[in-house]
This record gives sequence, C-alpha cells and structure tokens, in this order.
Amino acid sequence: MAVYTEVPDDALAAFLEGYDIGRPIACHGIAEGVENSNFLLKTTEATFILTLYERRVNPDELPWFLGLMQYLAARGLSCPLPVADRHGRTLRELRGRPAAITTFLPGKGAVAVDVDMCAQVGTAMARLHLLGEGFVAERPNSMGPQAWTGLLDACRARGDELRPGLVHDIGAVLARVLPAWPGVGNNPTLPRGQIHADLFPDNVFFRDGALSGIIDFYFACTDWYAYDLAITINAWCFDADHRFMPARAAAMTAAYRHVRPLEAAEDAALTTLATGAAIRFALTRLYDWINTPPDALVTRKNPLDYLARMEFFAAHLGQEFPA
Ligand SMILES: Nc1ncnc2c1ncn2[C@@H]1O[C@H](COP(=O)(O)OP(=O)(O)O)[C@@H](O)[C@H]1O
Ligand SMILES: N[C@@H](CCOP(=O)(O)O)C(=O)O
Repeated sequence: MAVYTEVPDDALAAFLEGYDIGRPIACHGIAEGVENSNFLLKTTEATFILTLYERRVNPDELPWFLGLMQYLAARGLSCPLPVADRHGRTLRELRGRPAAITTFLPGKGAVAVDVDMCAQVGTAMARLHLLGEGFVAERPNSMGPQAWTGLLDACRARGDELRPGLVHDIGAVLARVLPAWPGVGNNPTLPRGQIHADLFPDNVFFRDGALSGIIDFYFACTDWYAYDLAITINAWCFDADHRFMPARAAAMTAAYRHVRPLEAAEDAALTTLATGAAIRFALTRLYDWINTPPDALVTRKNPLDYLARMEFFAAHLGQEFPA
C-alpha cells in the first residue's frame, strides 16, 4: 500500500477549509501506487484524489506536472484535473508534504491486457503527444540515460543478491545502449515533446472495454516521443512469463502511427529505445528493491521482469524492431 504519510481527520478538515469542494465524508488511503501517498477523498460535493508528494518528486517541479495535466485536460485528454483552492492555488501543503487535490477518473487500471487495449493505448499516447505540443515549458527527463549509470552504481553493492551477475549484465547492455542513444555523438535526434514516461497498465483506466483515462503524470517530461512508445511497449507487450507479444506491439504501434506517423529515424531507433526503457525500469525497481524498508507500506515491484525485457531487446540491438 502506498501511504507514506497519514492524514488525521482534523488536519484534513482544516486543509479542506481552503477549498470550495464541500465537507469531507471519507478519506481512505489507496493501496495501489508506488511513489506518492494517495487518498480517495469523498466530500459532500464529489469524489476526489488527494495526493501527498513523497520521495522522487522534486517539489520545484510540481507546478510543471500540475500545469501539464491542466493543459491536457483542458484540450480534451481524459486525465486528472488539479483542483484550485479558494485562492486559485493547485499546489498546497499538508502534513509537511506538498499536496494537491485532483478530479477522480472513473474506470480501473488494465488487468488482462489484450491486443485491442494495446491499440487503444497507442492511440491515446499519440493524442497526448500531439495535444502537449502547445505546452512549451520543458522538464528534462530525470530518469533518462544520464541517470542510469549512477543508479547502477548505487545498486552495485547489493544488486546481485537478487540474481548473481545481475549488475554486470545490466552494465554490459548499458554500455551498448548509451553510445547508440538518439542525439548522442552523431546519432540523429528525434521528434520530441511532452511524454508521459510511465504509461503502464495501472496508469491507464478502462471502462466497459474502452480506454477512459490516463493518470499519474509524475514522471512526465520532455523527451523523444518514440521513447514513450518504447516504454509503453515494454509495459504492455509481454505476457506474464515475460514473453514478447509481437501482435500487441504491432497493434500499439499501428494505432500510434495512425494519429502521429513515425519518422524513419524513430523506427530505426526503436530497438535501442526499448532496450533503454527496459534498463530504466529494471534499475529503478532494483534501487527500490534494495532501499525500501521491509515495513514500508508499499508493494515492491520485481526488477527481474524488466531484466527479461532488457535481455529480449538487447538480443535485437542493431536490428529492426522485432514487431
Ligand atoms: N485521478 C484519479 N482517479 C481515480 N483513481 C486514481 C486517480 N489518481 C490515482 N488514482 C488511484 O490511485 C492509485 C495510485 O495512483 P498513482 O498516481 O499511480 O500513484 P503513484 O504516483 O504513487 O504511483 C491508482 O492506481 C488509482 O487506483
Ligand atoms: N511504473 C513503474 C513504477 C512507478 O509506479 P507507478 O505506480 O507510479 O506507475 C514500474 O512499474 O516500475
């Protein structure tokens, strides 16, 4: 369960006095999630999500995240809309943490992923990329390739507890991916803009089989659009035994192209980007695996899921994308 900071009733009541959203009826910690403390907040007016920002989120960047969500929601993307208080502020403080209230989105995160869902995600991701084009403020990707060597070093002492040779194996693939990354040396750059960068099944809601919304923009950043596609293929296009599902990836990519055609350089970079995306999630999961205290109210995610993806894509480095 991801609740790092509890919110007592009296603190919540005082906090809500600053808003015009009714009186609190109930406020429950939400089990899902990893990064922040989230609460389902019911008031006499409506249901909301209350988020207290923890650990990886840099408070100085919160206005960017909230601004992007506001921008995309105002242009028709179904994503949480930050709620302003009586003074027009969307970012506040509660229990010593930065805090915000957003609208509640109906639907549930994807559970049994299928080809049709992957196509819907491809369409929604391409729309997000196009809609974000007018949002000009940039946020560098704090979890991009420049962070990976440091993360690997931070895992070096204990990483092999999970699987012997694991740190070496990630390092070996990293050494091939970093020089091949778009924009490095003479490698071509790619179209870039605002990307979600964490478009996992738990962050995409469906209702009656139709994609109903996208949540959790707290890794969003300004980076290659095709990197978002690569992350999302990693997250959606493998089965429970970590076998690549080419039909899912083909459906996602085709649906994406239908809304935003990929340039030849993006196609050419996709295998490198997918390998890098697998490294990124293997590393952050490994770091969390090592550094999350056993009594923390959070379910740690398995780094080995992304090791398997890394190994799959690394076997295709230098070749066309395998779907
Ligand atoms: N706007 C929202 N509408 C409905 N449910 C939400 C919303 N935001 C978050 N949730 C719920 O909270 C859970 C955790 O949110 P998430 O943003 O993924 O947390 P974290 O950033 O901590 O990983 C989600 O899986 C979902 O159940
Ligand atoms: N999606 C990441 C972890 C971040 O968790 P989220 O709940 O914010 O999506 C992963 O699966 O490693």
